[in-house]
Amino acid sequence: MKRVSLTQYLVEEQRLHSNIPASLRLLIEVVARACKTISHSVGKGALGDILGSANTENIQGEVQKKLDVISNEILLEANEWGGHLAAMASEEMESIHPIPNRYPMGEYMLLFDPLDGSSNIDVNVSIGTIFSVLKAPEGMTQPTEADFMQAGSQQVAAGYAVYGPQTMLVLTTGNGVNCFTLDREMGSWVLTQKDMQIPEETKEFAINMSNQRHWHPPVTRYVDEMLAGKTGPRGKDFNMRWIASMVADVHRILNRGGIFMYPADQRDPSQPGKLRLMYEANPMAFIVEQAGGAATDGRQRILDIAPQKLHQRVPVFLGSKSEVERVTSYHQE
Ligand SMILES: O=P(O)(O)OC[C@H]1O[C@](O)(COP(=O)(O)O)[C@@H](O)[C@@H]1O
Repeated sequence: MKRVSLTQYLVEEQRLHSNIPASLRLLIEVVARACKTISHSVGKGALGDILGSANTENIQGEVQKKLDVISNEILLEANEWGGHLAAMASEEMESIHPIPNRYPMGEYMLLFDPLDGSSNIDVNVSIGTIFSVLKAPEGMTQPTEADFMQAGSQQVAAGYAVYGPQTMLVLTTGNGVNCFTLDREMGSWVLTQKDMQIPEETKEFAINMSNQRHWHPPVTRYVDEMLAGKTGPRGKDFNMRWIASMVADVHRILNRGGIFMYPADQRDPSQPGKLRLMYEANPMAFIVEQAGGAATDGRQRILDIAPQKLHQRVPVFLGSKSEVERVTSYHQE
């Protein structure tokens, strides 16, 4: 089989589609290179002194792992100087990171969750990096947080790297979803899955069941109906999978269908769900929709949500279209 590298794929995409200018292509390549560096650190584990706590807290009040901090720095350093970006924002940083004056300012803004699934780092379970690219507003001279307040439908690219038994990069620029596998010997990303499509027929769901007693009635109803199995209203048995790394759970769903849920619950109305709109929900929703699936917050399409703040949290339901539509319709009854 002819090997197609990420670079070749992007150059060919650029020829085919007017929505991929050279600067966006180069920016994606830099992000992919940073993910390669993170993958290398992840692979070292205890040998690279990357495990354990950094003894600091992020803006969400969560204790940062060493690898959260390392991955954030790798992404910032790799993307600062290329001239493609005006600013960056990270789940791990309180405020935005404008490109320093010593570098040229570009026309894009990059958002990322540098290391998703942090609770899995120290136990050698799949983790990942999620990113989203927005266009900087016309005429912007000094980027502010307000410039990032664009709905997910405005994303020009999104992707994730999953650091598992293989390291993979899943990418969309709005022309479908493609997956690249890192050839560790050659150090290059090779196209291994073209035009990924989420299977519609599914018997799998992913949710943290330990929160069941806190759920709102539509989520309880939806999950109860699946748990009822063959003799229940769904007429079939379902299986449950929960890796507790969104990247890995979404990657499974992209490949074999299913639904991923992180709902809001009755504990704290000021915290609707756990996942962040700008770093997790939007990029994953873009990918999932491009692969023929759906993504809502239980009421509306995630990509239509008008963000209010950088670190906003939202409930997330995404995956096989008919399942997401079903649980969304239960919220409307
Ligand atoms: O601890 P829980 O409830 O299983 O949550 C797991 C979820 O939290 C996340 O790890 C996000 O949190 P982090 O950004 O702190 O890693 C998701 O990847 C995952 O789906």
